[in-house]
Amino acid sequence: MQSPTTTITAAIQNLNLNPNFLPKFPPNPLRILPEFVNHRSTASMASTFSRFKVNSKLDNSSGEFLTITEYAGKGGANVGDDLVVLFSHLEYAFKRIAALVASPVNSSLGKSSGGSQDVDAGRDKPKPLDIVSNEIILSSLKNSGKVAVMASEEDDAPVWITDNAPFVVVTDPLDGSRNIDASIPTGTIFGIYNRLIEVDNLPTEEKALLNSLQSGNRLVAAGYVLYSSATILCTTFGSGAHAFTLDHSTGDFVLTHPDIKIPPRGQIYSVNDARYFDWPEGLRRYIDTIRQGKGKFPKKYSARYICSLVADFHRTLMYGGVAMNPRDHLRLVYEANPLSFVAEQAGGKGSDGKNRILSIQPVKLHQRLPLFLGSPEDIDELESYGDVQQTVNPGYDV
Ligand SMILES: O=P(O)(O)OC[C@H]1O[C@](O)(COP(=O)(O)O)[C@@H](O)[C@@H]1O
Repeated sequence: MQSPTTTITAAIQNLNLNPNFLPKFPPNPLRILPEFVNHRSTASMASTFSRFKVNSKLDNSSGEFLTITEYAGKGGANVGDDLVVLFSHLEYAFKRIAALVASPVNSSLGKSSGGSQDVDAGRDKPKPLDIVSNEIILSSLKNSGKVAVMASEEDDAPVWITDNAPFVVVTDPLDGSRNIDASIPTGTIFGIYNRLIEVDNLPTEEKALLNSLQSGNRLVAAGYVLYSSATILCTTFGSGAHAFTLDHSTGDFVLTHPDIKIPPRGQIYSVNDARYFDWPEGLRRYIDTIRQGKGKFPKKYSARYICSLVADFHRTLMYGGVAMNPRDHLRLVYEANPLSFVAEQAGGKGSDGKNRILSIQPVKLHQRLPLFLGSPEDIDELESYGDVQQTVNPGYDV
């Protein structure tokens, strides 16, 4: 008799071969009709964001901004009613998390502090923010009625929500929370797949797992929310990457960075380089080379590392370069796949140092791997050093 693991592996391989599993989501033409453009935004916002490249079809030079619902809806990218409804519920969750991480009441509830706050408080003990964020997202997905299963970095197994709902959501509800006590930026990462109707007849546990283990090249939409000086929702529906900024005066996410293009080459590398002596030879040579301005781009690179994946990735998307974590620490399903989809849609790349992230078939829900995201020329150069994955991973205290 086959073991459950063999069955799952066989099922995954089978999914790969079956063309019916390809996303049924059509490519989205970016058609924004004038009547859907609203008039609530101010000239000052327009000038704040004027340095970002604006796609002519989404030109906001008149100071008019689209909300994400208007952008995704029938007059805009027309991503389909189901996805628009799902996004409106996700948006609500993101606003709640944004308020939570900025709240003075909760500011000391980082990932590690939940247990030490009040040992005697028992069931009333305040929960760490990543757990609360997980609950907020789950509740929004349930309320949307559009999600069959949610797989979260915070849960051991995927949660089956509704039979026959169209989508599967994978998420890291609050990444970077280990630093939140110091008010360092944090982020939510999410990916959306179509439900695999082909596995509907399997037992719940099994179909929940198979739906969650879809490879990144089947993503229908993905994105992240950066909770920082501004709250920014950057997303792709498979036709470019676009960022929306939370306007606190109206509660809307408005389109501020349409059609983001990562610079083909940056001058910044982002890595925890205290780990230098645990790195393989290739990675050391690469970093030594670009630091000295001796790489293919003859300029000395600068280092930036926040140690909060969404913040490090967002900066890389804006300015170019490479954001990396060379040890097998970040998760394929919740972090690497969604961010690689955004990176590619912005003209960048996502790699594990050898392979394109989106082509890797996940075999375990919480599978970890090295992750390199960034400008295409920087990622190509890095990969050319061959030996860039850190295999010594002793587990670090901070
Ligand atoms: O300790 P390292 O290797 O620098 O890892 C830092 C990375 O870990 C993270 O904090 C995520 O780790 P967790 O999933 O354990 O919270 C990222 O935000 C950050 O980029």
